[in-house]
Amino acid sequence: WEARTDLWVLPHSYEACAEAAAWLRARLKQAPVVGLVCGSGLGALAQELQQPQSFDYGDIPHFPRSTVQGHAGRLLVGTLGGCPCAVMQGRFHLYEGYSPAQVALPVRTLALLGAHTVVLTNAAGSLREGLDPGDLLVIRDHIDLPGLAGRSPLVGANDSRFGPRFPVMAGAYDPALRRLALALAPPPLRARAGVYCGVGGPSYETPAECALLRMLGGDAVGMSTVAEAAAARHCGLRVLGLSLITNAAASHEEEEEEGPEHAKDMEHAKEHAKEHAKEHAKDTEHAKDKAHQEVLDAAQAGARLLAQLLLALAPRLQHV
Ligand SMILES: O=P(O)(O)O[C@@H]1C[C@H](O)[C@@H](CO)O1
Ligand code: HPA
Repeated sequence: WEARTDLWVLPHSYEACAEAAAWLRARLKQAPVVGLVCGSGLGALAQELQQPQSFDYGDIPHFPRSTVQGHAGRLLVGTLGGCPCAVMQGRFHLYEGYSPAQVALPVRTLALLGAHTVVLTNAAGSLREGLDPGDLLVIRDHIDLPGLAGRSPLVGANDSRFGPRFPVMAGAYDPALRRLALALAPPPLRARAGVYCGVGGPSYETPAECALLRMLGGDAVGMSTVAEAAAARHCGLRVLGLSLITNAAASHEEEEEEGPEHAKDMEHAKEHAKEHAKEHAKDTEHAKDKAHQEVLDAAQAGARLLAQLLLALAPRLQHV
């Protein structure tokens, strides 16, 4: 075995984050103190940013590329309500094939740039009756399913320049920031606190999986945020997590009960299968990303209210 000198700056290393931070620092008029990560379809949260400087992820050393629709792949740095802020229009997900440490690289880079707070937003499915599309879940705690199974950005040799080997995750979502967000949220967002379950994706959950997540105490489910939150806490950042509910996660009630009626329906379906084959093929094609498109549409519909909340919050986030 020989050391590969060309790989010494691994995409997840402290050196990689430091190079990305140095590249940005050399170009920025003002260093951000707050980082905001936009969830799926929530890129418009950047619209209130004053005098933004814009950087494509492709130009920033070691930054991965956004591959998901609804994630522009751009870092904007400016001021929000007078607070120096960096807005990530697009994040990275495990299901894109990125490692947990690559997913966490931007958050660590923002920390090295001098940010003390990150606001992690996401689009999420509701696991609870009464938590409806358009509602806001202010994250009180999370269940990091990939992390619990060893897919955490903190796995591997610990670099103590980021933080300790065993960071504490109790109180990871800052209680004072949560209270502030709940108090400032525009009433139509029907903001309340709850537990976000992070899953690997990209398939949406089955009804049985949703039942499991409910039993575990989850209020909402999504495919991001938890790795970023773990990395942020590891390097001492304050974290606020905001889930915009875009859909109800799957439930058994929506499904037909299996039984004689179901069997009849199946026969009926088979009879007409050939006849409808062409139509069905078209529908399937269209349905390929229908669920994600619905998530994007719902997120875009709620983004204006969420932007209002962030504008009210930002000046209060500026000083620790
Ligand atoms: O980046 P977020 O968590 O907002 O994106 C959610 C989860 C998946 O990436 C996608 C599913 O539609 O939206
Ligand atoms: N499940 C997982 N991730 C999601 C969902 C969902 O229902 N909605 C938006 N992101």
